[in-house]
This record gives sequence, C-alpha cells and structure tokens, in this order.
Amino acid sequence: MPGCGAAEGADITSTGTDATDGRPGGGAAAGPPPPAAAQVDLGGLAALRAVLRIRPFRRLWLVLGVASLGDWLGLLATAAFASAQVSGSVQQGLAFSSVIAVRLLPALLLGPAAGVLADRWDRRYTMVICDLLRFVLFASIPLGALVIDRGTTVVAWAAVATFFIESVTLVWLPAKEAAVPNLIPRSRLEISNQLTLITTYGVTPVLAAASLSVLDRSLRAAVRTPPEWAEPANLALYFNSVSRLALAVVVFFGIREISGRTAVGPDGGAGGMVRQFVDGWKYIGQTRMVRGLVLGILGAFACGGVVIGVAKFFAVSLGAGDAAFYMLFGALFVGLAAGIGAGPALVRALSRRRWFGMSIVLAGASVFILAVSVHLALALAGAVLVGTGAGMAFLSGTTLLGGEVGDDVRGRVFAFVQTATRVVLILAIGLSGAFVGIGGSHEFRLGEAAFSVSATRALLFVAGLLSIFAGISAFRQMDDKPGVPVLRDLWWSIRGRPLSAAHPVAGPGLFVVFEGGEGTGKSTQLAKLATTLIDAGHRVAVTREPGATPVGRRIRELLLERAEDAVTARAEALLYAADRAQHVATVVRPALERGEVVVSDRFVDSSLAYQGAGRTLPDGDVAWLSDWATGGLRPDLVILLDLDPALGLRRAADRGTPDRLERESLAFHGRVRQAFLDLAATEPARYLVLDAGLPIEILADRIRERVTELVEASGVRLAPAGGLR
Ligand SMILES: Nc1ncnc2c1ncn2[C@@H]1O[C@H](COP(=O)(O)OP(=O)(O)OP(=O)(O)O)[C@@H](O)[C@H]1O
Ligand SMILES: Cc1cn([C@H]2C[C@H](O)[C@@H](COP(=O)(O)O)O2)c(=O)[nH]c1=O
Repeated sequence: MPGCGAAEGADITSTGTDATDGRPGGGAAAGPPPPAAAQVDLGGLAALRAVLRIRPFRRLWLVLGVASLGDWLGLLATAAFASAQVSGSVQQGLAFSSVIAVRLLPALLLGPAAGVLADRWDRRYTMVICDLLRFVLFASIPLGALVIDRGTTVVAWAAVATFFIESVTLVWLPAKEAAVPNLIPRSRLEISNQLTLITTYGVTPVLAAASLSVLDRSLRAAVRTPPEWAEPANLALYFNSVSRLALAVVVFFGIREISGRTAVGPDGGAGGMVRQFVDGWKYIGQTRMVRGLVLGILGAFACGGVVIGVAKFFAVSLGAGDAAFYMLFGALFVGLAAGIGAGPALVRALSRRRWFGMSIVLAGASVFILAVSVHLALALAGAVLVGTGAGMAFLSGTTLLGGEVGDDVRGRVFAFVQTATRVVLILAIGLSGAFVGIGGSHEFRLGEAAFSVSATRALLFVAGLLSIFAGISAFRQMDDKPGVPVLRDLWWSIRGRPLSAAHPVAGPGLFVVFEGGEGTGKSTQLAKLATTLIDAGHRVAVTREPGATPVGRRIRELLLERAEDAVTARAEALLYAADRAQHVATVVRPALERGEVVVSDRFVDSSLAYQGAGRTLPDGDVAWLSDWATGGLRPDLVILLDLDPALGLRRAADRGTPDRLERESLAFHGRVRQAFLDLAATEPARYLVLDAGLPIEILADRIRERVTELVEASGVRLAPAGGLR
C-alpha cells in the first residue's frame, strides 16, 4: 500500500534480521556507518541464507534474475534481429552497431533527469509503469516485423523502440537501485549485492547466449526454415517482453515495501524538479564520501574503457590474434567473478571505503602488467588481476552507494553514476581505439639496443596510471581511518582483526611520551620537561603507564610488586593493555581534549618492546592489542632515552629493590633496547632518540628544544596557563 513504511510491511522471516534497518528514508543517511565488521558478521553461506530469507528481497532477486536474462537475450537479439533485416556485411554491421549506439544515447540525453524522477516519484509505481512500457516496447519490435514489409523500416522501428526502452530503463534503474537498500538490513547489503551482481553479470549473460544458441540449433534441426515469428531472435524478444510484465506484476502485488517514500517537498512543480536536480549535483560535489566514490568509479571506467578499446590491437601485439582476444576477455571475467565472489571473504572486516580505493589501485597496477606483457600467459594473469580489482571495486562501490547515501538523494546519485560511467566508457573506448589506430608502433634505439614502443602499450600504461591516481584520490576522500597504516590494516583485516580507526582527538592537545629501558632517566627528564612547559604557561598533564588510574594502580601492583606471583606472558600483555585502555579513556584523551600537553612515562612502545621483543610474543598481536586498547591513539612525539641495559639496570638498582621486570636477564633487556631502537627507525620524524648516558642537563636542553618546536608548530592549539596535574 503506497505511503506505508517498509518496516511496517516488510515480510522478514529471519529472526536475526534487523527490520528497522530496512525503513525507507532511514538507515543510510540517518546514522553513522556501521562498523565494517558488521558487514561480515556471518559466514558466507549463512549470510547468503539469511539474505534469501528476507522475502521481499528474495522475490525481487528472482524476478530481476529472470528480467536480467530477458535483457541480455534482448540485447543480443535486438542487435541480431536488426542485422537480419538487411543484407550485405556492411549494412549488417551498420545495423548491428546502430542498435547498440541507440541503446547508449538516451543515457547522455536523459540520464541526469532520470535520477530526479526516481527520487521524486513513488519508486514502486515508477518501476511498475516503466516495466509495463518496456513490456509493450519489447514486444513491438518482433510484432512490427510481422506487419511491416520493408527491412529498413523494421530496423528503424527497432532503433526507435530501443531508444524508448533505454529511456524508460534510465528512470527504472535508479528507482530500483535506490529501493533495494531499503529492503535489506545494511549489514546484509553486501551479500545481496554479491548475489545480484553475480546473477546479472555472471549467470544470466552466459545463460542468454547459451539458450539463444541452443534455441537456434534445435529450431533449425526441427524445422529447416522456422516461421518468422518463431525465429530465435523474435522468441528472445518476446521472452524479454514477458519477463518485464512479470516483474511489473511481482513488484506491484508482491513487493509493496518498495513504496512509502516521497522526497518531494512542498514545491512539487517544475521549479522543484530543477532545484532537486541542482541539489543532487551539489550533494555529489560536496559530500567527501560520494565525491571519492564517483571519482574512483569514473577513473576505473576510464581505465576499463581504454583496456577494451585497445584489446584487439593488444591481442595482435601478443601474436596470438583473435583467440588471444577472447581469452583475455574470458580472463577478465574470471577475475571479475573472483573479485565479486571471493573478495569479501578475503578482506573480511576491512573498511569498505578503504577496500574500494585499494581495489581500484589493484586494477590499475594490474594494467601495468598488461602493458609490459610480451607473453600471453603473463597477459592473462594481468587480465585476471584487472578483473579482480574491478570486481571488488564494483561490489564495494555498489554497497557504499546503497548503504551510505541517503535515501532521499540516492536515486539522483545512482543516475549520475550510471550516466557518467556510460559517457566516460564510450569516450575512453572511442578515443583509445582511434589513438592506437593513429599511433602505431615506434622503434627507439639506446646505443646498440633497439626496442619498440607501441601506442597500445603506451595507452595501457596511461590507463594504469589514471586508475591508480583515481584509486588513491578516492581513498583519500573517503578514508574512514585516517592515520591508520594502510598495509598493516589490510594485513590485519585479512587475518580477521582490522586495526581500529584512530578516534580523532576532539581537542587540540599535544601528546609526548618518554620511552626507554630501565633506569634510562625517563622520570628525571619528564619532571624537568613538565616544569619547563608550566613555566612557559602551558597546562600540563603528567602521567605514566602502568598505574596512572585507580584501576591501573591495582594492575601495576599485580604486574610489578607481587614478584612471587607467576604471570604468564599473555596475561602480562593483557594486563598492560587493560591498564592502557583505562589510562587513555580516563586520563589521556580528556586532557588532550582540554588542550593540555600530556607527558607520559611509557606508552604503546613499551608493550612492543617488553612483551613483543622481551617476552617474544608475536609483534603483530601485541600491536593489535594496544591499538584496540587505545582506539588508535598515537603520540605526537616519542622521546627515546637509549642506554646500555647493564648501566640502566645498575642505576635502577641504586634506587631500591628491583621489580619483577627489572629482575629479567640482561639478554631480555638487550632485546627490549633493540626493539625500541627499531621502532624509532621506522618513523624517525615522530621520534627523538637520545643517548641517555649524556649528562642530565644536556639531555633536558635537547628535549626542551624539540618540544618547544612542536608546541610552536601546533600554534594556538594549546590551553594556556595552569598547573602540574
Ligand atoms: N643522564 C643521567 N646520568 C646519570 N644518572 C642519571 C641520568 N638520568 C637519570 N639518572 C639517575 O638514574 C636513576 C634512574 O633514573 P630515572 O628514575 O629517571 O629512570 P627511569 O628511566 O624513570 O627508570 P625506570 O624506568 O626504571 O623507572 C636515578 O637515580 C637518576 O638520578
Ligand atoms: C607500559 C609498560 C611497562 N612495562 C614494564 C617496563 C617496566 O619494567 C615496568 C614499568 O616500570 P616503571 O618503573 O614505571 O618504568 O613495566 C611493560 O613491560 N610493558 C608495558 O606496556
């Protein structure tokens, strides 16, 4: 019933399904994006079953599958049908390509306006009316041939009907794309997109080509010349027509949940339409995530267009002719299927925004492999990787569009993307084909060596660069984990434990940490620095790990003071992490948010050095644990006081009875020292490494200089005046 919400009408049988996620107008825009982990909360098959248990989605998917089969049949059949109406290879070729061209033309003319209609009208009625129109138009093509005598008129009508069909599709598609995310909880959007993409681009085109060929053979075997109405191309068009009727009926009677949203404001007239159109463009231009998404998609399509445009020439350059061409295309599709089918299982909980950018970079980098391939085997491997990157980008991009773009503007964004991709694709295919034709191949000499560079390979190289650039730009625009190392995040995500997003510190403070082995002078220098900063008028929070909070003090006692208790290495790592979590949440972050300079005696590096190198626990595990405990918080500066452990331990012993860790072997403390130095070497800009054997005052001067620089660079961020806390 129009006007009712999907949640009300949703027929969701899975008890685990969050029906509120499917509410029209809600979900995507209403709240922050769900944690990436939520998208992979079920195993592959279980997730698939859960999605298929959502009845409105299942109905839509089934009927869309049939309609997609009809569309592929229709595409192949309309083109074949047009060729069959004329004789002579030139005319047939012209008829074939003009039908294909006519299918692309409406997007250029009407695409952007279609999105406004999808966001304006009731999406269910839009889909139903569009499908009824397509039912009539598809049927009119073969029926026209029965009543019209002249072949050219039949072709002309086929072209006109195709033009109208495409125009109607332009309105239907954004309405459908914008409606689907409202039927499915966001956590299941990805798996439903996987299913839909595989059905639309994997199963149905193959099924369409196979069924047309089987139909053709069996018909000709049964009756040598079948009547005109029973020609396979005609039958395919009838099938396409009927599949559209079926879709209209199912959507109208069976998926009422698609209705129930009206984005039209009080100004519902033509002026309102123009405003909505302009608002849609503004939204795309001003929303970082959408801007990144569009940039990435267009870059990827430009790259794909170039690859398609040069594919024939490239196959020739491999010396394997047409066979190589078809094999490369096959390889590309194998990669696409692998990317869409296996991508989510591979990257697991990786942020989808990051995954999108990375996939485009993968596709671009793989185009380089094509550019330098002189052997078919390498080229095939490159094509599989290009496809894999493209497939993963396609899936993550579609999921982000559905899940993170507000319902009220989703139709316009989809319409923009569908139009822009077509334009870019056609331009890239056309221009690259022309460029390669003109460019040919050139021979260069470098001393004795001669080598030739073909326009095909040069263009592939440019396409790869373009795609990498688009991927990186998209990544930067959309990154939801700024500051979190990309490759480490990817690696840990593949292992099932993505790094946490670095929660931005709301406030403007500075975080300085002292690190080093035992007795290196951290407490001594920390006190001096605090005094200097306070004298300079800054508010300073002096703190330490472990033991800066009431909970932390009890943990410290367990860890260091009860030497008789045997604490295992893992328990020790967890206790330090627990102390850190409490410390960051209740002391460090609040002080940073108040704009103070937080100076801490030890932080994450101590865990990496003592538990990682000292206790030989896996570095990655310790790093991940600390990252989780701190929510990704990193110091602005780490001051590492480096000293021979034998000397440091002597200094510490002079201070009093050694604690549990100070009693560890010299070899243990040697490993700890080396680990600190290694950490500093990986990020020299963030570390100040000092020889802790120098006199106290000299060290204090060096530290003051460096921290003053940092404070000055941070400008007015710091809170003035205050005292040692
Ligand atoms: N540069 C230095 N030269 C000589 N002695 C120093 C120097 N810095 C500190 N000391 C002395 O070394 C001892 C340990 O110093 P401090 O407590 O500051 O080290 P720490 O690194 O905080 O030790 P721990 O990590 O074991 O707590 C103190 O007695 C201190 O006076
Ligand atoms: C934070 C942290 C500390 N440790 C060790 C290092 C020292 O032996 C003690 C702390 O004593 P201090 O006198 O306060 O320096 O704990 C560690 O092993 N792991 C850590 O994460």
